[in-house]
Amino acid sequence: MAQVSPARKAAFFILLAVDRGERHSDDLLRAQSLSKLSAVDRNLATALVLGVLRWQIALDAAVRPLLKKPNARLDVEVLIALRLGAFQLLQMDRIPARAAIDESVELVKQAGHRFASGMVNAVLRKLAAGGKKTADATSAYPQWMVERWTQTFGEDTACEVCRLGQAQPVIGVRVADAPVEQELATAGVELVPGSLLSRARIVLAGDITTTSAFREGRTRVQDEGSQLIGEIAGTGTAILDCCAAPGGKTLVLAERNPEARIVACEVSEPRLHALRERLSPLGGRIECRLADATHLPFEAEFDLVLADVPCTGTGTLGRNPEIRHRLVEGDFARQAERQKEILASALRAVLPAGRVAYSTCSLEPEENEQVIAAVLGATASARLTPMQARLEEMEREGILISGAAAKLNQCVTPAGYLRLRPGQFGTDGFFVALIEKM
Ligand SMILES: C[S@@+](CC[C@H](N)C(=O)[O-])C[C@H]1O[C@@H](n2cnc3c(N)ncnc32)[C@H](O)[C@@H]1O
Repeated sequence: MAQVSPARKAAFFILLAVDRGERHSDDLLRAQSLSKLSAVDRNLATALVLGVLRWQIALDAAVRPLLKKPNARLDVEVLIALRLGAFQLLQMDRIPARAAIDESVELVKQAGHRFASGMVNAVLRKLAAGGKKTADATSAYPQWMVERWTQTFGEDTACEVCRLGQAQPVIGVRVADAPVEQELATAGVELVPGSLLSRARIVLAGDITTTSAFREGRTRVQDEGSQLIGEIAGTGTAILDCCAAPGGKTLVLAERNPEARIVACEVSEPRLHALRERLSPLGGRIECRLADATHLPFEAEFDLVLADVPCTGTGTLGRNPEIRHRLVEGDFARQAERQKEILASALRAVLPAGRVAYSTCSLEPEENEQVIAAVLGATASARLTPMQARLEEMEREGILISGAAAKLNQCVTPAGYLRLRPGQFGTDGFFVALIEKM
């Protein structure tokens, strides 16, 4: 039996699991099974999985016309082997065509579809003969998604959002202090400053996850935009993080509020368990509770509530490429209903003169400004607070690097929300609003 390289085999099985909706690619790429591969194989498997998921729609459009029956229903294993081969042939530079084709053929045989192997071989050979063509990034997204972004943001921004979603995002890191940076440098991790925050860095080279600073929680991988939301939320004496797992923003709140009482709620038991584990180095300082944020068991108890609500995640497509394949247009309204309930419940949990920071990693108005408008429209006791003032305060306090408040102020909408487009400052796409309870 011909060999399939460990990287292609791992990528094939991960893509199958993602296609079946069993797990997210992100979880699978971090799973134990992949850690058994060599670094080179792990990198290739990761590039294949993310690349196929990013380009899936364009790959299918290139492959289908080469089938005898372009609309034929294909077994999922056959389809994924074709996508894997097509991705290597059309989008990767240093993969010999022969390896890409032969290993896809072999994957199909090993998956029990021997009868389809001739077809896979013929289709991929035809594709290889056509040579590489530069694909337009918009061809890698559902058409309705591109149309909705064009309508909301205009054509140039929609194209930019699509283009950025096709690239591997930078790895953002949070560093507590200079000694940690020195420690990471000694361990071979090369960092450069982030674009906005004094504690954010970007990894240029090296693997931070293998360092003792990472294992012992003195540094962590966290997108700079995610850190920024935690920083914007700010300070309080009694703080509720009502949708807390996996805890990235809870950790920022804990760093900035060493004396505060902090409660972190999460509705999913497994995610709560993982959150508890992650926060355990803080020695029980943060109370973790299983709670549904749409019906929080608190009444006017906190002076700061962070509602980093569940959302469609359309600001994170570079990191989570499969979102585009799962979303349907009705999802925005469904998410918005839950988001409105969470925001209303967060406002009940906050004390008069306290504030709620509402945030998403979605680009969609239904999940962002329309949620705020609906909830504030239904309550007389809350109002938006100016984002510019908070950003300037953060720069004065040294949380933002010099000049960052002015850059971010360009992203504050006339209504006073901060919206970061993905990649604008090397971050994921985020939306955040500050609301004061009167
Ligand atoms: C966007 S994530 C939060 C990310 C987190 N703040 C961080 O920075 O790491 C949203 C979280 O809310 C949780 N969630 C979803 N519905 C919820 C609800 N009704 N009540 C509480 N948590 C909920 C999800 O399980 C998920 O862990």
